[in-house]
Amino acid sequence: MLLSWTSAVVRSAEEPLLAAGVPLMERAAFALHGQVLRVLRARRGRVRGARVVVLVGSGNNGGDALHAGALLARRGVQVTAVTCAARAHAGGLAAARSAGARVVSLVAGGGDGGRGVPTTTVEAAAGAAAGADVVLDGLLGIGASGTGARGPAGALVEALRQTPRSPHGPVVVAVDVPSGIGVDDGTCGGAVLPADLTVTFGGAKPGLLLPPADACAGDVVVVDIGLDLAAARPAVARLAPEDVAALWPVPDRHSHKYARGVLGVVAGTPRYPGAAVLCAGAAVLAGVGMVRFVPDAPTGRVDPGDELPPHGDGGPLAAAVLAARPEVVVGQGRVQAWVLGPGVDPHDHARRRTLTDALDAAVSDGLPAVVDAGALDQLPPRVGPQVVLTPHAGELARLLRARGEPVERAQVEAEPLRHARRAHELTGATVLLKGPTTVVVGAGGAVYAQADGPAWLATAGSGDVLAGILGALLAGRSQEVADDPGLVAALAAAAALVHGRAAHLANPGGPVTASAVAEALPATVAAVLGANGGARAAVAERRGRR
Ligand SMILES: NC(=O)C1=CN([C@@H]2O[C@H](COP(=O)(O)OP(=O)(O)OC[C@H]3O[C@@H](n4cnc5c(N)ncnc54)[C@H](OP(=O)(O)O)[C@@H]3O)[C@@H](O)[C@H]2O)[C@@H](O)CC1
Ligand SMILES: [K+]
Repeated sequence: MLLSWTSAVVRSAEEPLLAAGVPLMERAAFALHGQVLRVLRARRGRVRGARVVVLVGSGNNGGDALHAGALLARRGVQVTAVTCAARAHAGGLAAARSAGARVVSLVAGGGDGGRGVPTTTVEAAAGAAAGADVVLDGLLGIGASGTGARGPAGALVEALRQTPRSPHGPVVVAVDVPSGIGVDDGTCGGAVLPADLTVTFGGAKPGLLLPPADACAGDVVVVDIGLDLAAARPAVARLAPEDVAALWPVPDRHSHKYARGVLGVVAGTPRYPGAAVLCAGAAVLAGVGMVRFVPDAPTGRVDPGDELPPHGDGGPLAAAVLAARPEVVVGQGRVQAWVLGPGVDPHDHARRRTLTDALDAAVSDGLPAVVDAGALDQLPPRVGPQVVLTPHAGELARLLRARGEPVERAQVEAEPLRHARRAHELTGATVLLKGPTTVVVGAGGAVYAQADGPAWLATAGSGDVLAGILGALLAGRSQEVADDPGLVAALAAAAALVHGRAAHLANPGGPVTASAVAEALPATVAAVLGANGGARAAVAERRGRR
């Protein structure tokens, strides 16, 4: 699991160590220079003669970068440090100079208390950076205020962003965070310098995990500099496969289908059965004990004028689901969790009535439920965190507007965490906000940000598959959820991870269909359980033998 802590928490962990004289900056700079050496070796095969441009802001972030630049210069790297403010970290500047780095400034008399650092222009600095092997971004760290770099630093960032990127261009290594991101909230407005690699100190910061800023972080390497964050509350978490293995319901030899969880599904319409097929199918393939697919009552009824005739007991919709997944059971019955709403057209009155009845039953029974798409508009004013809303940005904006908040889709996309959190506060539900990085907000302030799927996963039916996976998980862990509703957010994040990984597995590096993602689920779950050394499955197996 990758955990992150806010700037304030990291600062308060630093304070006692700094007061005791622990050389945190030296530790950070040493690790940073090690990461740059690794990049240079991978890129050029050797270090000596490589060119590194160090961008230096006014604070300690620049100090880290300058000290790392000094260590690199001592290894034979040609280092140019560009200071971008009237002051720069004095110790770092002295170290860089004495190691042979060239220092220039964007600010006349700047960077060195007016001791005559040669000045340069934004264009010249951007040109030098474009020709370097590595750009080390030490402009802004956890001391940044607002989003976007301002002043000369901002001008340089804008110029660098306008330089066309090429495979031969520099590798950008961010010091602690990419400069300009909202360190604590993941916002990304204004001048932000995207990185290929972020080397972050003590623990990750929320903006490295949260969208949209996480897209600017590249690979994230966390360096241990000795901060004690164990007792501090993390702000945002990202699950890894081994965490999901620990959450996944694994049967033992005595498990039977009812004990493993029965999932009720209300999805799709007779005219558009795809969502029902995908959602119910994904739940089956994710390993739920049983899926009950609920048709409209009385069974087999279709709207007048519908050219599709009733088919069997459950009508054409159920027939389509059964044709794809004969394991599904059609009809009402006891369930441990629900998936409600994928592909349900609110203008289909019979389907809408079935949906509302099931939603009322789920809420009054206190059962875990996934409330998706067509069911989001039917949500009662307050529910418990065992109910998971799974909107995309547009649906979340609509849900908030229906509760009196004037919010547009673009605002949700700009600040996903803020709006998901607001929806959780207003409804009481756990909120899984779908996007390139999925954000989950749940009971007790739990926040997860999962970025597991390829961009190809943004395809029709993808959300129906996710709803089925999450439903399977909730049904399998229904009893634990009743005891600990805070578990729901972790399960939602786990479903997002499996969904994303299944898309990678379905067709590595290429387009995927939602059906292919669903078909990849059994192998994905097996691989995820294997990430725990198969330990949980083996324990369940042993338990079963006793
Ligand atoms: N303490 C230690 O030993 C350790 C520290 N560590 C390192 O220190 C970093 C934190 O350092 P920090 O606190 O000095 O803040 P930092 O982010 O470098 O600079 C902030 C300054 O920039 C300015 N500024 C603010 N916003 C701006 C904007 N939008 N656009 C433009 N300018 C802006 C503002 O200055 P002002 O404009 O007010 O003069 C402000 O003072 C941390 O991330 C880590 O890398 C680690 O090595 C561990 C050991
Ligand atoms: K930085």
